[in-house]
Amino acid sequence: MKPVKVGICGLGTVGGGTFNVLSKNANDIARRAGREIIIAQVATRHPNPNVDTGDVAVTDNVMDVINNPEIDIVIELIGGYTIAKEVVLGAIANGKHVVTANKALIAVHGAEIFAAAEAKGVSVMYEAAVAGGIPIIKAIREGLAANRINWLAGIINGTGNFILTEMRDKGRDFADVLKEAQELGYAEADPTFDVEGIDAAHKLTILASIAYGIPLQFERCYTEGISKITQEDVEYADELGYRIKHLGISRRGENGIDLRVHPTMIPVARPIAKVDGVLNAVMVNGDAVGDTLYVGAGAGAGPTASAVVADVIDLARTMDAPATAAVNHLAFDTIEKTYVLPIEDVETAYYLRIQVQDKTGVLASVATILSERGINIEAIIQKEPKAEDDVAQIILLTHRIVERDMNAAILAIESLPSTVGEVTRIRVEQLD
Ligand SMILES: NC(=O)C1=CN([C@@H]2O[C@H](COP(=O)(O)OP(=O)(O)OC[C@H]3O[C@@H](n4cnc5c(N)ncnc54)[C@H](O)[C@@H]3O)[C@@H](O)[C@H]2O)C=CC1
Ligand SMILES: N[C@@H](CC=O)C(=O)O
Ligand code: NA
Repeated sequence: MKPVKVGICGLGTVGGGTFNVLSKNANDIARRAGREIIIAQVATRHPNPNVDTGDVAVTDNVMDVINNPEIDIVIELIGGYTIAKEVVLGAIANGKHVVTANKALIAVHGAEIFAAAEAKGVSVMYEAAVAGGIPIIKAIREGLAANRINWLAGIINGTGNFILTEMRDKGRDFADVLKEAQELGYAEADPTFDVEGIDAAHKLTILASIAYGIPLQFERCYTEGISKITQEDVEYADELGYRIKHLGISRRGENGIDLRVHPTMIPVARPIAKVDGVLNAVMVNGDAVGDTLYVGAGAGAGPTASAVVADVIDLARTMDAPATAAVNHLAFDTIEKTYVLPIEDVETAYYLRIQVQDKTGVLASVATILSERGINIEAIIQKEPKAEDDVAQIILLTHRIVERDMNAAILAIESLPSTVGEVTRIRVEQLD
Protein backbone atom coordinates (compact mmCIF):
# COMPACT_ATOMS: atom_id res chain seq x y z
CA MET A 1 0.00 0.00 0.00
CA LYS A 2 1.04 3.59 -0.60
CA PRO A 3 2.86 5.09 2.43
CA VAL A 4 0.98 7.60 4.55
CA LYS A 5 2.63 11.01 4.87
CA VAL A 6 2.26 13.03 8.03
CA GLY A 7 3.13 16.63 8.87
CA ILE A 8 3.88 17.52 12.48
CA CYS A 9 3.02 21.03 13.71
CA GLY A 10 4.83 21.75 16.98
CA LEU A 11 8.03 20.01 18.01
CA GLY A 12 7.99 20.54 21.78
CA THR A 13 7.49 17.86 24.45
CA VAL A 14 4.76 15.96 22.60
CA GLY A 15 5.81 16.85 19.05
CA GLY A 16 9.38 15.77 19.80
CA GLY A 17 8.17 12.55 21.42
CA THR A 18 5.94 11.86 18.41
CA PHE A 19 8.77 12.45 15.95
CA ASN A 20 11.03 10.10 17.91
CA VAL A 21 8.45 7.31 18.34
CA LEU A 22 7.52 7.43 14.64
CA SER A 23 11.23 7.24 13.72
CA LYS A 24 12.40 4.68 16.29
CA ASN A 25 9.49 2.23 15.93
CA ALA A 26 9.01 2.78 12.18
CA ASN A 27 9.18 -0.93 11.29
CA ASP A 28 6.71 -2.11 13.95
CA ILE A 29 4.43 0.80 13.14
CA ALA A 30 4.47 0.01 9.40
CA ARG A 31 3.67 -3.64 10.13
CA ARG A 32 0.75 -2.71 12.37
CA ALA A 33 -0.58 -0.02 10.05
CA GLY A 34 -0.17 -2.20 6.98
CA ARG A 35 1.80 0.59 5.32
CA GLU A 36 4.76 2.83 5.93
CA ILE A 37 4.19 6.10 7.82
CA ILE A 38 6.56 8.84 6.71
CA ILE A 39 7.16 12.21 8.37
CA ALA A 40 7.03 14.52 5.36
CA GLN A 41 7.44 17.87 7.11
CA VAL A 42 7.66 19.52 10.52
CA ALA A 43 6.62 23.07 11.46
CA THR A 44 7.99 24.52 14.66
CA ARG A 45 8.89 27.84 16.22
CA HIS A 46 11.75 26.37 18.25
CA PRO A 47 14.12 23.48 17.50
CA ASN A 48 13.97 20.58 19.97
CA PRO A 49 17.39 19.47 21.30
CA ASN A 50 16.03 15.94 21.86
CA VAL A 51 15.12 15.48 18.20
CA ASP A 52 17.34 14.86 15.21
CA THR A 53 15.10 15.79 12.28
CA GLY A 54 17.71 14.45 9.80
CA ASP A 55 16.58 15.17 6.24
CA VAL A 56 12.94 15.83 7.14
CA ALA A 57 11.89 19.28 5.86
CA VAL A 58 11.52 21.75 8.74
CA THR A 59 9.69 25.06 8.44
CA ASP A 60 8.60 27.73 10.91
CA ASN A 61 5.37 28.33 9.02
CA VAL A 62 2.49 25.98 9.78
CA MET A 63 0.81 26.97 6.49
CA ASP A 64 3.58 25.10 4.64
CA VAL A 65 2.39 21.88 6.28
CA ILE A 66 -1.32 22.56 5.87
CA ASN A 67 -0.85 23.36 2.18
CA ASN A 68 1.62 20.57 1.45
CA PRO A 69 -0.24 18.42 -1.12
CA GLU A 70 1.82 15.34 -0.18
CA ILE A 71 0.59 15.30 3.43
CA ASP A 72 -2.36 13.06 4.33
CA ILE A 73 -2.46 13.61 8.10
CA VAL A 74 -1.65 16.81 10.00
CA ILE A 75 -0.60 16.27 13.62
CA GLU A 76 -1.34 19.40 15.67
CA LEU A 77 0.92 19.59 18.74
CA ILE A 78 1.20 23.35 19.27
CA GLY A 79 -1.50 23.79 21.90
CA GLY A 80 -3.84 26.68 22.69
CA TYR A 81 -6.89 27.95 20.84
CA THR A 82 -5.53 30.29 18.17
CA ILE A 83 -2.84 28.94 15.83
CA ALA A 84 -3.82 25.39 16.75
CA LYS A 85 -7.40 26.04 15.65
CA GLU A 86 -6.21 27.56 12.38
CA VAL A 87 -4.02 24.52 11.80
CA VAL A 88 -6.83 22.05 12.50
CA LEU A 89 -9.51 23.86 10.47
CA GLY A 90 -7.01 24.63 7.68
CA ALA A 91 -5.96 20.99 7.44
CA ILE A 92 -9.60 19.85 7.36
CA ALA A 93 -10.44 22.41 4.67
CA ASN A 94 -7.61 20.95 2.59
CA GLY A 95 -9.09 17.44 2.99
CA LYS A 96 -6.48 16.18 5.47
CA HIS A 97 -7.13 14.05 8.53
CA VAL A 98 -6.04 15.51 11.84
CA VAL A 99 -4.54 14.06 15.00
CA THR A 100 -4.27 16.36 18.01
CA ALA A 101 -3.37 16.20 21.72
CA ASN A 102 -5.09 19.51 22.34
CA LYS A 103 -7.87 18.97 24.89
CA ALA A 104 -8.48 22.70 25.33
CA LEU A 105 -9.25 23.02 21.64
CA ILE A 106 -11.47 19.93 21.50
CA ALA A 107 -13.38 20.75 24.70
CA VAL A 108 -14.09 24.34 23.68
CA HIS A 109 -14.23 24.27 19.86
CA GLY A 110 -14.85 20.56 19.25
CA ALA A 111 -18.38 20.96 17.89
CA GLU A 112 -17.20 23.36 15.16
CA ILE A 113 -14.18 21.21 14.35
CA PHE A 114 -16.08 17.92 14.12
CA ALA A 115 -18.79 19.53 12.00
CA ALA A 116 -16.13 20.80 9.58
CA ALA A 117 -14.50 17.36 9.50
CA GLU A 118 -17.83 15.60 8.84
CA ALA A 119 -18.53 17.96 5.98
CA LYS A 120 -15.15 17.18 4.42
CA GLY A 121 -15.29 13.42 5.14
CA VAL A 122 -12.11 13.45 7.21
CA SER A 123 -11.40 12.41 10.80
CA VAL A 124 -10.11 14.30 13.82
CA MET A 125 -8.52 11.98 16.38
CA TYR A 126 -7.55 13.03 19.92
CA GLU A 127 -6.65 10.02 22.08
CA ALA A 128 -3.65 11.90 23.49
CA ALA A 129 -5.90 14.72 24.67
CA VAL A 130 -7.28 12.74 27.63
CA ALA A 131 -5.13 10.90 30.18
CA GLY A 132 -2.04 10.94 27.94
CA GLY A 133 -0.89 7.41 27.17
CA ILE A 134 -3.97 5.63 28.54
CA PRO A 135 -6.16 4.55 25.60
CA ILE A 136 -9.25 5.80 27.42
CA ILE A 137 -11.09 7.28 24.44
CA LYS A 138 -10.74 3.96 22.64
CA ALA A 139 -11.77 2.05 25.76
CA ILE A 140 -15.00 4.01 26.20
CA ARG A 141 -15.88 4.39 22.54
CA GLU A 142 -14.99 0.87 21.43
CA GLY A 143 -14.29 -1.47 24.34
CA LEU A 144 -17.31 -0.38 26.39
CA ALA A 145 -19.59 0.41 23.45
CA ALA A 146 -22.16 -2.17 24.60
CA ASN A 147 -22.75 -0.44 27.94
CA ARG A 148 -24.87 2.31 29.32
CA ILE A 149 -22.21 4.23 31.21
CA ASN A 150 -23.39 5.10 34.74
CA TRP A 151 -20.43 7.09 35.99
CA LEU A 152 -16.77 7.79 35.51
CA ALA A 153 -14.14 9.31 37.77
CA GLY A 154 -10.50 9.93 37.17
CA ILE A 155 -7.20 11.46 38.04
CA ILE A 156 -6.79 13.20 34.71
CA ASN A 157 -4.09 15.78 35.31
CA GLY A 158 -0.58 14.41 35.70
CA THR A 159 0.91 17.66 37.00
CA GLY A 160 -1.67 17.94 39.77
CA ASN A 161 -1.27 14.33 40.83
CA PHE A 162 2.52 14.73 40.83
CA ILE A 163 2.22 17.81 43.08
CA LEU A 164 -0.19 16.17 45.55
CA THR A 165 1.94 13.02 45.72
CA GLU A 166 5.18 14.89 46.39
CA MET A 167 3.45 17.07 49.00
CA ARG A 168 2.13 14.02 50.84
CA ASP A 169 5.13 11.69 50.53
CA LYS A 170 7.98 14.16 50.90
CA GLY A 171 6.34 17.19 52.48
CA ARG A 172 7.55 19.26 49.51
CA ASP A 173 6.45 22.78 48.80
CA PHE A 174 3.69 23.26 46.19
CA ALA A 175 5.58 25.84 44.08
CA ASP A 176 8.77 23.81 44.10
CA VAL A 177 7.03 20.65 42.79
CA LEU A 178 5.16 22.64 40.15
CA LYS A 179 8.50 23.97 38.88
CA GLU A 180 9.80 20.42 38.58
CA ALA A 181 6.64 19.34 36.70
CA GLN A 182 7.25 22.19 34.25
CA GLU A 183 10.87 21.14 33.76
CA LEU A 184 9.74 17.57 33.09
CA GLY A 185 7.38 18.81 30.36
CA TYR A 186 4.19 17.74 32.19
CA ALA A 187 2.62 21.14 32.73
CA GLU A 188 0.57 23.20 30.29
CA ALA A 189 2.08 26.34 28.74
CA ASP A 190 -0.01 28.20 31.34
CA PRO A 191 0.33 26.01 34.46
CA THR A 192 -2.73 27.56 36.10
CA PHE A 193 -4.64 25.28 33.70
CA ASP A 194 -3.16 22.36 35.66
CA VAL A 195 -3.38 23.65 39.21
CA GLU A 196 -6.76 25.35 38.91
CA GLY A 197 -8.41 22.30 37.33
CA ILE A 198 -9.08 23.80 33.89
CA ASP A 199 -7.07 21.12 32.09
CA ALA A 200 -8.90 18.36 33.98
CA ALA A 201 -12.22 20.05 33.16
CA HIS A 202 -11.33 20.03 29.45
CA LYS A 203 -10.62 16.30 29.68
CA LEU A 204 -13.73 15.49 31.72
CA THR A 205 -15.86 17.40 29.23
CA ILE A 206 -14.53 15.19 26.45
CA LEU A 207 -14.90 11.95 28.42
CA ALA A 208 -18.47 12.69 29.48
CA SER A 209 -19.42 13.63 25.94
CA ILE A 210 -18.24 10.29 24.60
CA ALA A 211 -19.48 8.24 27.54
CA TYR A 212 -23.05 9.57 27.54
CA GLY A 213 -23.37 10.80 23.97
CA ILE A 214 -23.91 14.39 25.10
CA PRO A 215 -22.63 17.66 23.63
CA LEU A 216 -19.25 19.03 24.67
CA GLN A 217 -20.18 21.55 27.35
CA PHE A 218 -17.03 22.73 29.06
CA GLU A 219 -18.74 25.91 30.26
CA ARG A 220 -21.01 23.81 32.51
CA CYS A 221 -18.20 21.88 34.19
CA TYR A 222 -17.71 22.87 37.84
CA THR A 223 -13.98 23.48 38.23
CA GLU A 224 -11.91 23.72 41.39
CA GLY A 225 -8.12 23.26 41.55
CA ILE A 226 -5.59 22.03 44.08
CA SER A 227 -3.93 25.31 44.96
CA LYS A 228 -5.77 25.61 48.29
CA ILE A 229 -4.90 22.10 49.54
CA THR A 230 -2.72 22.38 52.63
CA GLN A 231 -0.25 19.96 54.19
CA GLU A 232 -2.57 19.85 57.21
CA ASP A 233 -5.50 18.57 55.17
CA VAL A 234 -3.30 15.95 53.53
CA GLU A 235 -2.26 14.71 56.99
CA TYR A 236 -5.79 14.73 58.48
CA ALA A 237 -7.08 12.85 55.43
CA ASP A 238 -4.44 10.18 56.11
CA GLU A 239 -5.51 10.01 59.74
CA LEU A 240 -9.11 9.41 58.66
CA GLY A 241 -8.09 6.63 56.20
CA TYR A 242 -8.46 8.77 53.09
CA ARG A 243 -6.29 10.25 50.34
CA ILE A 244 -6.87 13.60 48.67
CA LYS A 245 -6.90 13.24 44.90
CA HIS A 246 -7.81 15.79 42.27
CA LEU A 247 -10.64 14.05 40.43
CA GLY A 248 -12.86 14.66 37.47
CA ILE A 249 -16.21 13.05 38.24
CA SER A 250 -19.30 12.61 36.12
CA ARG A 251 -22.35 10.63 37.15
CA ARG A 252 -25.61 10.05 35.34
CA GLY A 253 -28.44 10.64 37.82
CA GLU A 254 -32.22 10.84 37.62
CA ASN A 255 -32.23 14.64 37.35
CA GLY A 256 -29.20 15.10 35.14
CA ILE A 257 -25.50 14.56 34.85
CA ASP A 258 -22.90 15.96 37.18
CA LEU A 259 -19.72 17.25 35.62
CA ARG A 260 -17.22 18.37 38.22
CA VAL A 261 -13.52 18.67 38.89
CA HIS A 262 -12.32 19.20 42.44
CA PRO A 263 -10.04 17.85 45.16
CA THR A 264 -11.75 14.74 46.52
CA MET A 265 -11.12 12.57 49.54
CA ILE A 266 -11.35 8.89 48.66
CA PRO A 267 -10.85 5.84 50.89
CA VAL A 268 -7.24 4.73 50.91
CA ALA A 269 -8.37 1.18 50.12
CA ARG A 270 -9.58 2.15 46.62
CA PRO A 271 -6.99 1.21 43.98
CA ILE A 272 -7.21 4.70 42.47
CA ALA A 273 -6.07 6.19 45.82
CA LYS A 274 -2.67 4.58 45.26
CA VAL A 275 -2.20 6.02 41.78
CA ASP A 276 0.63 8.44 42.38
CA GLY A 277 3.05 10.80 40.64
CA VAL A 278 2.39 11.66 37.02
CA LEU A 279 0.19 8.58 36.62
CA ASN A 280 -3.44 9.06 35.66
CA ALA A 281 -6.28 6.65 36.32
CA VAL A 282 -9.85 6.56 35.09
CA MET A 283 -12.63 4.42 36.58
CA VAL A 284 -15.58 3.79 34.31
CA ASN A 285 -18.75 2.01 35.45
CA GLY A 286 -20.95 0.48 32.78
CA ASP A 287 -24.25 -1.33 33.36
CA ALA A 288 -23.05 -4.58 31.78
CA VAL A 289 -19.35 -4.59 32.60
CA GLY A 290 -19.46 -3.08 36.13
CA ASP A 291 -16.37 -1.22 37.35
CA THR A 292 -13.31 -0.90 35.12
CA LEU A 293 -10.04 0.91 35.85
CA TYR A 294 -7.40 2.22 33.45
CA VAL A 295 -4.01 3.39 34.71
CA GLY A 296 -0.96 4.84 32.98
CA ALA A 297 1.20 7.91 32.50
CA GLY A 298 -0.93 10.99 31.94
CA ALA A 299 1.73 13.35 30.62
CA GLY A 300 5.25 13.49 29.22
CA ALA A 301 6.83 13.01 25.82
CA GLY A 302 6.78 9.20 25.44
CA PRO A 303 3.34 8.39 26.90
CA THR A 304 1.59 11.19 25.02
CA ALA A 305 3.38 10.31 21.78
CA SER A 306 2.23 6.72 22.25
CA ALA A 307 -1.39 7.90 22.01
CA VAL A 308 -0.73 10.33 19.14
CA VAL A 309 0.98 7.67 17.06
CA ALA A 310 -1.75 5.10 17.82
CA ASP A 311 -4.26 7.53 16.30
CA VAL A 312 -2.04 7.95 13.23
CA ILE A 313 -1.85 4.15 12.86
CA ASP A 314 -5.64 3.85 13.20
CA LEU A 315 -6.09 6.42 10.46
CA ALA A 316 -3.48 4.76 8.24
CA ARG A 317 -5.37 1.48 8.53
CA THR A 318 -8.79 2.87 7.73
CA MET A 319 -8.51 6.10 5.73
CA ASP A 320 -8.45 4.54 2.28
CA ALA A 321 -10.91 1.74 2.99
CA PRO A 322 -13.97 2.05 0.77
CA ALA A 323 -17.16 3.17 2.50
CA THR A 324 -15.34 4.00 5.74
CA ALA A 325 -17.20 6.93 7.19
CA ALA A 326 -15.13 9.42 9.11
CA VAL A 327 -15.46 8.68 12.82
CA ASN A 328 -15.85 12.02 14.45
CA HIS A 329 -16.50 12.09 18.16
CA LEU A 330 -20.26 11.50 18.06
CA ALA A 331 -22.83 11.05 15.37
CA PHE A 332 -24.42 14.47 15.60
CA ASP A 333 -27.96 13.34 14.96
CA THR A 334 -27.83 11.04 17.99
CA ILE A 335 -26.63 13.55 20.55
CA GLU A 336 -28.69 13.21 23.73
CA LYS A 337 -30.31 16.22 25.30
CA THR A 338 -29.14 16.36 28.89
CA TYR A 339 -29.16 18.58 31.86
CA VAL A 340 -25.85 19.20 33.58
CA LEU A 341 -26.55 19.69 37.28
CA PRO A 342 -25.30 22.93 38.84
CA ILE A 343 -22.86 22.09 41.64
CA GLU A 344 -25.42 23.28 44.26
CA ASP A 345 -27.63 20.33 43.28
CA VAL A 346 -24.87 17.73 43.50
CA GLU A 347 -24.82 15.41 46.49
CA THR A 348 -21.56 14.32 48.15
CA ALA A 349 -20.18 13.63 51.59
CA TYR A 350 -17.84 16.24 53.10
CA TYR A 351 -14.67 16.75 55.10
CA LEU A 352 -14.81 20.00 57.06
CA ARG A 353 -11.94 21.62 58.95
CA ILE A 354 -13.07 24.35 61.31
CA GLN A 355 -10.58 26.55 63.16
CA VAL A 356 -11.87 27.70 66.54
CA GLN A 357 -10.54 29.99 69.23
CA ASP A 358 -12.17 28.45 72.22
CA LYS A 359 -13.57 24.96 71.93
CA THR A 360 -15.96 25.15 74.86
CA GLY A 361 -19.44 24.64 73.48
CA VAL A 362 -18.34 25.12 69.88
CA LEU A 363 -18.70 21.50 68.91
CA ALA A 364 -22.27 21.49 70.23
CA SER A 365 -23.08 24.63 68.18
CA VAL A 366 -21.57 23.11 65.04
CA ALA A 367 -23.47 19.86 65.58
CA THR A 368 -26.72 21.83 65.97
CA ILE A 369 -26.12 23.79 62.76
CA LEU A 370 -25.49 20.56 60.86
CA SER A 371 -28.40 18.61 62.30
CA GLU A 372 -30.83 21.49 61.62
CA ARG A 373 -29.96 21.01 57.94
CA GLY A 374 -30.24 17.23 58.01
CA ILE A 375 -26.47 16.73 57.87
CA ASN A 376 -25.25 13.68 59.78
CA ILE A 377 -21.74 13.44 61.19
CA GLU A 378 -19.74 10.32 60.39
CA ALA A 379 -16.49 11.07 62.27
CA ILE A 380 -14.94 13.83 64.37
CA ILE A 381 -11.34 14.63 65.28
CA GLN A 382 -10.42 17.49 67.59
CA LYS A 383 -6.93 18.97 67.55
CA GLU A 384 -5.59 21.09 70.39
CA PRO A 385 -3.74 24.33 69.52
CA LYS A 386 -0.08 23.61 68.66
CA ALA A 387 1.07 26.77 70.45
CA GLU A 388 -0.49 29.08 73.04
CA ASP A 389 -1.54 31.71 70.51
CA ASP A 390 -2.69 29.09 67.97
CA VAL A 391 -6.24 27.91 67.22
CA ALA A 392 -7.86 24.55 67.86
CA GLN A 393 -9.25 22.56 64.95
CA ILE A 394 -12.40 20.52 64.59
CA ILE A 395 -12.32 18.04 61.73
CA LEU A 396 -15.56 16.42 60.62
CA LEU A 397 -16.62 13.85 58.09
CA THR A 398 -20.29 14.10 57.15
CA HIS A 399 -22.75 11.84 55.36
CA ARG A 400 -23.92 12.74 51.86
CA ILE A 401 -25.87 15.95 51.51
CA VAL A 402 -26.85 18.29 48.69
CA GLU A 403 -24.23 21.04 48.26
CA ARG A 404 -26.77 23.85 48.68
CA ASP A 405 -27.51 22.67 52.25
CA MET A 406 -23.82 22.30 53.02
CA ASN A 407 -23.17 25.84 51.76
CA ALA A 408 -25.81 27.15 54.17
CA ALA A 409 -24.34 25.15 57.07
CA ILE A 410 -20.82 26.42 56.35
CA LEU A 411 -22.04 30.02 56.28
CA ALA A 412 -23.68 29.52 59.67
CA ILE A 413 -20.55 27.88 61.14
CA GLU A 414 -18.39 30.72 59.85
CA SER A 415 -20.72 33.19 61.59
CA LEU A 416 -20.19 31.60 65.03
CA PRO A 417 -18.19 34.00 67.25
CA SER A 418 -15.51 31.40 68.01
CA THR A 419 -14.89 30.32 64.39
CA VAL A 420 -11.65 31.68 62.95
CA GLY A 421 -11.47 32.36 59.21
CA GLU A 422 -13.09 30.22 56.56
CA VAL A 423 -14.14 26.61 56.95
CA THR A 424 -12.13 24.27 54.73
CA ARG A 425 -14.34 21.86 52.80
CA ILE A 426 -13.28 18.89 50.70
CA ARG A 427 -15.84 16.67 48.99
CA VAL A 428 -15.67 12.98 49.89
CA GLU A 429 -16.54 10.12 47.50
CA GLN A 430 -16.53 6.39 48.16
CA LEU A 431 -16.37 5.59 44.41
CA ASP A 432 -18.63 2.57 44.59
N1 LIG B 1 3.17 17.90 27.69
C1 LIG B 1 2.36 16.88 27.90
O1 LIG B 1 2.66 15.95 28.67
C2 LIG B 1 1.05 16.82 27.20
C3 LIG B 1 0.63 17.82 26.35
N2 LIG B 1 -0.56 17.72 25.70
C4 LIG B 1 -0.95 18.74 24.75
O2 LIG B 1 -0.07 18.69 23.63
C5 LIG B 1 0.07 19.99 23.06
C6 LIG B 1 1.53 20.36 23.00
O3 LIG B 1 2.04 20.40 24.31
P1 LIG B 1 3.62 20.40 24.60
O4 LIG B 1 4.31 19.53 23.63
O5 LIG B 1 3.75 20.14 26.04
O6 LIG B 1 3.96 21.93 24.32
P2 LIG B 1 5.40 22.58 24.05
O7 LIG B 1 5.30 23.99 24.50
O8 LIG B 1 6.47 21.73 24.60
O9 LIG B 1 5.50 22.55 22.46
C7 LIG B 1 4.81 23.43 21.62
C8 LIG B 1 5.52 23.46 20.27
O10 LIG B 1 4.77 24.27 19.38
C9 LIG B 1 5.67 25.12 18.68
N3 LIG B 1 4.97 26.32 18.24
C10 LIG B 1 4.39 27.27 19.00
N4 LIG B 1 3.82 28.21 18.21
C11 LIG B 1 4.06 27.82 16.93
C12 LIG B 1 3.73 28.36 15.65
N5 LIG B 1 3.04 29.48 15.53
N6 LIG B 1 4.14 27.70 14.56
C13 LIG B 1 4.85 26.56 14.67
N7 LIG B 1 5.17 25.99 15.84
C14 LIG B 1 4.78 26.62 16.94
C15 LIG B 1 6.78 25.42 19.66
O11 LIG B 1 7.95 25.83 18.97
C16 LIG B 1 6.94 24.05 20.31
O12 LIG B 1 7.77 23.25 19.53
C17 LIG B 1 -0.81 20.90 23.91
O13 LIG B 1 -2.08 20.99 23.34
C18 LIG B 1 -0.90 20.16 25.25
O14 LIG B 1 -2.06 20.47 25.97
C19 LIG B 1 -1.38 16.62 25.84
C20 LIG B 1 -1.01 15.59 26.65
C21 LIG B 1 0.22 15.63 27.43
N1 LIG C 1 -0.56 19.24 31.63
C1 LIG C 1 -1.21 18.00 31.41
C2 LIG C 1 -0.56 17.30 30.28
C3 LIG C 1 -1.35 16.15 29.80
O1 LIG C 1 -2.49 16.24 29.42
C4 LIG C 1 -1.11 17.14 32.67
O2 LIG C 1 -0.30 17.46 33.55
O3 LIG C 1 -1.86 16.16 32.77
NA1 NA D 1 -5.40 8.90 26.14
